[in-house]
Amino acid sequence: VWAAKAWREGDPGGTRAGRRPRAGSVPTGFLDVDVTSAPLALECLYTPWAPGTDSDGAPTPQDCPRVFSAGLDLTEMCGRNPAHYAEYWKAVQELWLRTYLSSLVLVAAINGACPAGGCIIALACDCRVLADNPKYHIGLNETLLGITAPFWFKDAYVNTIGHRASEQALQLGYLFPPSEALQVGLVDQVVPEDQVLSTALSEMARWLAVPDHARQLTKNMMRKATADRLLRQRDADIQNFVSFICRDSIQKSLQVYLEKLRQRKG
Ligand SMILES: CCCC/C=C\CC(=O)SCCNC(=O)CCNC(=O)[C@H](O)C(C)(C)COP(=O)(O)OP(=O)(O)OC[C@H]1O[C@@H](n2cnc3c(N)ncnc32)[C@H](O)[C@@H]1OP(=O)(O)O
Repeated sequence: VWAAKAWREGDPGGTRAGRRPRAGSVPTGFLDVDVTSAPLALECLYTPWAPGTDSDGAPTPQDCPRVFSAGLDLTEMCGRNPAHYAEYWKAVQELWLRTYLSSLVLVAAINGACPAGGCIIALACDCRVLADNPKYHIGLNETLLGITAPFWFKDAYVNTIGHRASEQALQLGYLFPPSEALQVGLVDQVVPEDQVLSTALSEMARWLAVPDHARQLTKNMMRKATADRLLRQRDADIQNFVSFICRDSIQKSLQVYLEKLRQRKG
């Protein structure tokens, strides 16, 4: 995801080096944003796991191949205390709100797997370009982890692919392969892997060609109601998350899922 202003100025500001997310960062995968340290402006946000810039200022591929984002960091949701969960969830909300409400043009160049939290960040962008690789699935798979997507994940899904498709995909925890993601409207373009960055840049140019004030006002008009719904009940949403995630049965499900991931590795 590029912040247009950062890209245009060739100086992303807020860049941080390093392959692994730090404690306090939100999703695993490419996007390592410490939203707990204030002030953070998305306008200064850049993605150390996603494209950096080469000497000409052009984007370079991320250094974590095959994964756009593995979603939220499950280790932040397992075996911790309620205060930790509350702080973590507040940071997740903040990241989404800032991304979703950004006045910048955001284009997601999805060159890897994009489940759950990864999908929700991609959905907060204005446009999504997905690499045509059958392993690069995208969607909200929370039910497969034994957890439930919060209402604002669901709202973003419904806004993008409609109610019926969301109802089905959410219940099944379905991860769409590229062709199906395109068909259902979850992504806007599917292109060969080596064309993802160039296509994303072309898209960016198309969006930036529109007078900025008109585009920004229109974006806000389209997104305000969805964002306001979360803004009105942020604290209640945090409390729901904490009480849900603290349940023994939920902790057990997450641990089993994480263990399966670790075992699958070998
Ligand atoms: C009330 C709840 C509200 C909503 C809450 C949560 C929303 C979410 O985002 S939940 C997270 C959903 N994510 C997933 O289900 C993705 C799981 N991961 C994968 O499918 C694969 O790891 C992936 C396809 C992304 C990448 O595959 P590989 O390249 O083959 O890597 P590995 O599978 O070998 O994984 C490497 C390493 O990372 C650990 N891992 C993977 N995903 C996560 C994660 N989301 N959180 C924490 N850790 C994760 C995996 O266990 C491996 O760990 P090590 O063995 O310790 O190296």
